[in-house]
Amino acid sequence: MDIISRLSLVVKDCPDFPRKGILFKDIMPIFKDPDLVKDTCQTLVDKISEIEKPDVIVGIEARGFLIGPIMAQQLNAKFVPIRKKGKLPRECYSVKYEKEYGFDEFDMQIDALEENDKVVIVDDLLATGGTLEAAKMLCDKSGAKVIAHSVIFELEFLNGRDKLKDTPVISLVRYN
Ligand SMILES: O=P(O)(O)OC[C@H]1O[C@H](OP(=O)(O)OP(=O)(O)O)[C@H](O)[C@@H]1O
Ligand SMILES: Nc1ncnc2[nH]cnc12
Repeated sequence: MDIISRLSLVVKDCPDFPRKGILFKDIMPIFKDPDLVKDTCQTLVDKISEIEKPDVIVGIEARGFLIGPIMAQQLNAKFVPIRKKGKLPRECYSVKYEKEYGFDEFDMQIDALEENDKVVIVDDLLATGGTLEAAKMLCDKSGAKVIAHSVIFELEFLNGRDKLKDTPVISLVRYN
């Protein structure tokens, strides 16, 4: 079975979570299948490699942390975290943003990236694009170059790509 079908089979739709009117995609069952985790990361890594080899994978809390470090290992790249406000010690760049079901704020340490680092931003899912747009803003503040965004799932009907139009977006399973 191909990777898209294998992923589609395990993801669970959760209506009205975390708020009424949101159809939440629960991706956690992926992580009960080690082969599926490995193959998902390898498929994303292969697509990234077709663009350019990155120096750094920037992973977004929380679910970007589940695949980002694995992908960084597969690419022999560094891993850098973006965390929710107040979780990282030392001086940080910060950005407020809006996502599908609320507002939030991100931090990234100011010495995490170097100028001209080639970066791929990794998360589990693209919805409205507010999260990835904010993550790119933090990378831009460091002078790094974001060469792609990489997600497993994309909710195409929310048009998140419109916010990310200058940067390629890699996604495997698209819902419309
Ligand atoms: O495209 P957007 O509309 O911005 O939404 C996408 C983001 O929403 C979810 O994270 P969430 O903020 O729920 O964080 P969590 O994983 O820490 O719970 C998801 O993991 C993405 O990071
Ligand atoms: N509908 C959704 N399901 C899972 N994660 C999300 N992040 C933003 N929207 C989401």
